[in-house]
Amino acid sequence: MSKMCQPIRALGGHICLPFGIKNTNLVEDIEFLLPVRFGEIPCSGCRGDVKNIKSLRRTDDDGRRTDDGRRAMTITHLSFAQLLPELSARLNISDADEVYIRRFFRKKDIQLIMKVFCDIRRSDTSSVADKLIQLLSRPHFQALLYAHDKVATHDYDEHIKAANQENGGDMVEEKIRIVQLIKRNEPLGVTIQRKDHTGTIEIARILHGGAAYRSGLVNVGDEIHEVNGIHFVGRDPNEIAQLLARLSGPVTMKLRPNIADGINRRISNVRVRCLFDYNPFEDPLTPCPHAGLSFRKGDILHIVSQDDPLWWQAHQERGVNSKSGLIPSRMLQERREILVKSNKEDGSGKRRRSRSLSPCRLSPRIPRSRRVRKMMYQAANNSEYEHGDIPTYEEVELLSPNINAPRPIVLIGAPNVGRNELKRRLIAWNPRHFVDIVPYTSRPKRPEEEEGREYHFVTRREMESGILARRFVEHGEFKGNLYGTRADSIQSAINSGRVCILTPSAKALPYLRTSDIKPYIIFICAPPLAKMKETRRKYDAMVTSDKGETFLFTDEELSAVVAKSSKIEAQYSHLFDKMIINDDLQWTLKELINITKTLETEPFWVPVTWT
Ligand SMILES: Nc1ncnc2c1ncn2[C@@H]1O[C@H](COP(=O)(O)OP(=O)(O)OP(=O)(O)O)[C@@H](O)[C@H]1O
Repeated sequence: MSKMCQPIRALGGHICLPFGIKNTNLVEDIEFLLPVRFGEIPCSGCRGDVKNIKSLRRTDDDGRRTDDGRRAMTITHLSFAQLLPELSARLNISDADEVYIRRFFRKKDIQLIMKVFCDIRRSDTSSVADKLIQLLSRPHFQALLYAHDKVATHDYDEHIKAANQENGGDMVEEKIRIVQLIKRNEPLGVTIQRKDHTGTIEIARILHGGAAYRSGLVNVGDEIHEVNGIHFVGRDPNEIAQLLARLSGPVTMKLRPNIADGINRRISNVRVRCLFDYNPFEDPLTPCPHAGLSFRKGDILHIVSQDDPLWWQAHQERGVNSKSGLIPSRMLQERREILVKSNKEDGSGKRRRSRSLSPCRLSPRIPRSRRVRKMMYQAANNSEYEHGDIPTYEEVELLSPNINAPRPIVLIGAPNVGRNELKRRLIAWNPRHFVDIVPYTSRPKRPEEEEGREYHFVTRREMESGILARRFVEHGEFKGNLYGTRADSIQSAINSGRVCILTPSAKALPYLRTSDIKPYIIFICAPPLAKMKETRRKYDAMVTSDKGETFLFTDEELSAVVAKSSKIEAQYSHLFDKMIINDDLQWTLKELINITKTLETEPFWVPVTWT
């Protein structure tokens, strides 16, 4: 069927909505009009606008029926104004109704109605569409719509003003709004509070997307006087909350509207990455657990309201129809964490001393972490400091890939979990695309080494001045020599258009997570111990000793990898973009390759300061 026929299609449906409420023949007439199979309507040149429909002609005067037993009609080229009298006659619509229809419907309304019916008609589930149309065609439903439209389009203000003036103009009127909502298997979507000075109950919050919000009739600050005939003034808010929770079906509320800020619903567009897990049912502070939104660390939330400084409203970014709920605001969460920490300190009777940063692993070319004696980190210019020491939420935005400056991949994990093996394999898979970073050292060059291949060899003085000038993202000392990775080495790899692969210690993460480097952080997680044993033994995986000797993993070493992996995950998971469990090596590599491909083609959430 041509696109041009759509208005006619829609018109067939549209007719049933408002017409001929008092007309007893209406249902039959509509039944005649609605089941028209639109593919059967010849449309000779209407141009996609109802105004261009010029004539209406029934082709079934003799009662002819179409193949599926429905009666057919032809509608061609008639303007709505012309069409109406003909339809009125056909449907036996009273003059008054016709006047009403002419006045009530603007072109916009007609188009909207058309669109709705087009959608219904286009629906594949024709039985559902038919049922819906049947319901809409019922006289009592139409009477309801008719009454609603009459009331909705009437301007009562004039009458009220006139009445006021008649009464001397200074009458203080108490405005009460009666609102009816239908409550099904969902909460009303409001929280309430008692006004201290008056004792009245008022709406404290309206949950974005909930039943009250959707109605558009309830506002923050509205006083609730009655619900389903139950008087609310002077009652305990908890009792009222329970009462509201028990209600189902139609809920009629008598509200005293809050004129001041009722209509100012500010919608926030902020997206955040959650840096902690939250379950409202385990939160003793929540005003209403049922109104809360649970989330996991790493989830991206759309914050829809920050009006309340303690309880924000948010919904999950993923999932089209996810419901909004209350979450603790950043301020509330930070305060709570500070309180928890100070309680712990008080409980243990001693204050936690600030510890110096402990050693960590530096590069694949030097021995392992436990042998590195001293490590310092550069604390400048990193996004961790934006949300302080207490991870709550990180504001994020989508960042599109930039092929001229690809994001470095940072592999984080426990020592011996396999990060360097994966890095080697990834670079070997596509050496033109992936690149390793050559670290700096103050150690003298060995005969078999080449400047710029294993290391950049510099003097200790040069290394130290570089560290003081904050040129290193990670640096440490081993056996009297300094080692480190310079930020400009990473930067030049980025500028070369190649993806650099980094395997730093997790402790270096806050210092790598800068807007200059924009790393994509993947946690290489150890599988459960049994799987760890199975896979490492299958490949005869080797571990390197302090003296540089290699030997097969012992059970203790495998357990240590698993334990360390869990520890890193618990401490840093809020900074991870992705997690891969490294059990089968081939599978892990494949997964890694897929992730790098996606990263180069799709936008990803990054801290808002990076964009
Ligand atoms: N999925 C796997 N299955 C079997 N063996 C693996 C797997 N991943 C890594 N290995 C092996 O485990 C050993 C340790 O891996 P690797 O040296 O890459 O660890 P690492 O995480 O880089 O450790 P470090 O950070 O201490 O250098 C290597 O012999 C490697 O081949």
